[in-house]
Amino acid sequence: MPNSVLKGRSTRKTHTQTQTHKHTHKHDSIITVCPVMTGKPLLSFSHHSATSLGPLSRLLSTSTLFFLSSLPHSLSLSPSFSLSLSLSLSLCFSRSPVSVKFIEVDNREMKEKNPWQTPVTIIITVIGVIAIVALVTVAVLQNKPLPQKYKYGIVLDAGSSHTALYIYEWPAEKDNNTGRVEQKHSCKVKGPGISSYASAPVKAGESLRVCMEEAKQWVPGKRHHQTPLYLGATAGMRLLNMENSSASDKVFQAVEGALQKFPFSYQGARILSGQDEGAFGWVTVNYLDERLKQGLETRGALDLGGASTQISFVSDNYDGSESPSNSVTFRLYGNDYNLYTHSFLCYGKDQALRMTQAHQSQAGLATVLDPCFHPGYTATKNYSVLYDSPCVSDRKPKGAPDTFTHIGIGDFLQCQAAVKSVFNFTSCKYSRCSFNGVFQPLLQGPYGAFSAYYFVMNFLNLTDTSVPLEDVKEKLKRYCATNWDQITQQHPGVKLKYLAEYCFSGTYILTLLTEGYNFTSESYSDIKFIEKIKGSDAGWTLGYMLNLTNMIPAEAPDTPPLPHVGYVSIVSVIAVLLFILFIVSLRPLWPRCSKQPQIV
Ligand SMILES: Nc1ccn([C@@H]2O[C@H](COP(=O)(O)OP(=O)(O)OP(=O)(O)O)[C@@H](O)[C@H]2O)c(=O)n1
Repeated sequence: MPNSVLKGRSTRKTHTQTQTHKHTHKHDSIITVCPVMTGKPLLSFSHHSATSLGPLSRLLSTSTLFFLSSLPHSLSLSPSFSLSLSLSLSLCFSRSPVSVKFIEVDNREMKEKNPWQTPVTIIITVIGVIAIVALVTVAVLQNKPLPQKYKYGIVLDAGSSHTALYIYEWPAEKDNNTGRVEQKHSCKVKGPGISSYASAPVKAGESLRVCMEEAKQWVPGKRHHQTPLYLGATAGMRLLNMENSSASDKVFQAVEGALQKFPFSYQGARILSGQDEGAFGWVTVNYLDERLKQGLETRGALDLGGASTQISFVSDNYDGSESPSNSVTFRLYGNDYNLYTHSFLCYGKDQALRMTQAHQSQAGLATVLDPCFHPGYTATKNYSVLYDSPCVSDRKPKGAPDTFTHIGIGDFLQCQAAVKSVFNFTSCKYSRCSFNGVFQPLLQGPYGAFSAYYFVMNFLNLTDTSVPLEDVKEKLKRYCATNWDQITQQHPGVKLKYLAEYCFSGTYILTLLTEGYNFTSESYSDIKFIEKIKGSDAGWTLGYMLNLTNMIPAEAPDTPPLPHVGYVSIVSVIAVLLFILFIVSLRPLWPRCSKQPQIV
């Protein structure tokens, strides 16, 4: 019927079935499923110009479209569905969903009978729709979060083996800087740690320049002056300070001079105590894990550096009364923590290697056979270099030649015995000790092991602590027995110094954990070797900055009753419900869409 028009009759259907009217008129076509006094949902597909509708219909159509488009993203409907819904509403509230022609023909007659187009109804409709649209608009716009701005902090970790720069960022608009702090960037300084520049201190300052220039690029220019810059030096500088305090002062002066040339807010350089290093490492791990904020059981921190190693954990049977020097107390987010922490100077991986080799070379011979180095490994080394550290300087054999030939034999069990010799288990004046007469409470809870613990175990493919300890030892035994040529061929990209030492390092780590700290085959699986947590490096630097900037409150901060998204969603849902309620309340005024179509 290409030219026919379907026309509705005003007879009302008494049953509740939904009527479908189909209309084809030149270019206009409408297929509308309109609820006939049933309250069933509207569904329509229409190709119809809104201008061809009545004034109320146009108003409803426009208002509905505006209302739907003002919904937040999470609630928004597709544009086509919104258009359809709005046109359907308008059509149903007009006197006929059928055709323009039909509307025009029927208009006069319906106007007299239908109270729908009375001025009062129109005003109520307009006010209702405007109120709902206003409610949602206010919810979305007025409570809209401001564009995110950040604050920054820079910490330089001046370690014994190298220096690293970390840039942290956190949301600027949070009160008292309580927003979550994340690592934005890190930069590894080229060359050795600053303590190695004792004979040329100026170079210590110069070595930091490249990373500091990088920091200038990473921190937005307008934030430079308010960005705090800290330098913390650890065991390398502790040792230099013990050995030669004026040399350590000169290194610090050079470093300070270099750092003050940059536009950041320089907050000073200092040597961290071993206790600080351990405690701030623990804070970092538990802050990044969000265990502090949520008041959850904390994770112990195991940190292995080049010159010192730290163990820090909370234990139920440690209240600080036994060996108070190992106790650090914190009140964070409303919770009290009594932390056990100890730093073993000289038990970082590089100094422990020196101590082990010092033990092996006590005879002062020209050849030293080393079970901790691979078979086939051979190198000429200098006695004075080996003994040039306060950790071993008093043990230098008298009458030894200048150099010795260092020969690897790759025997894990012998290596383990040599490593054990650097620990003293003979005396303990406390209820229990780790080693060297140092008190240690019973181990408790999960542990995160980072820095060299991770570098070494990751290289050796031994980070999975669910693997039984005996199997780990067996793998390491095979690795140590592998010929040096084969090792270098298998790992062409790895620095030879690191590569040569991984057999020793793995053996040292297992010995330190099991013999030193008393981890058993069972509790070994409580350890997790970690490099980063949620993108931030595990280490003392973040905890240090959080402490100095007071970014962890002692008391739990008040939180708003609802986050922004929750607030907008609730208001939007209420608005939609009001809208539905409003439409339903106008039920007596609903037009009857059940006219029988007639062919004209
Ligand atoms: N891929 C890597 C990188 C580093 N290392 C070793 O890891 C140790 C460095 O650990 P780190 O935490 O950086 O120590 P420092 O800060 O330099 O030392 P400390 O804290 O004792 O001052 C060094 O022994 C280095 O040889 C490694 O074995 N493999």
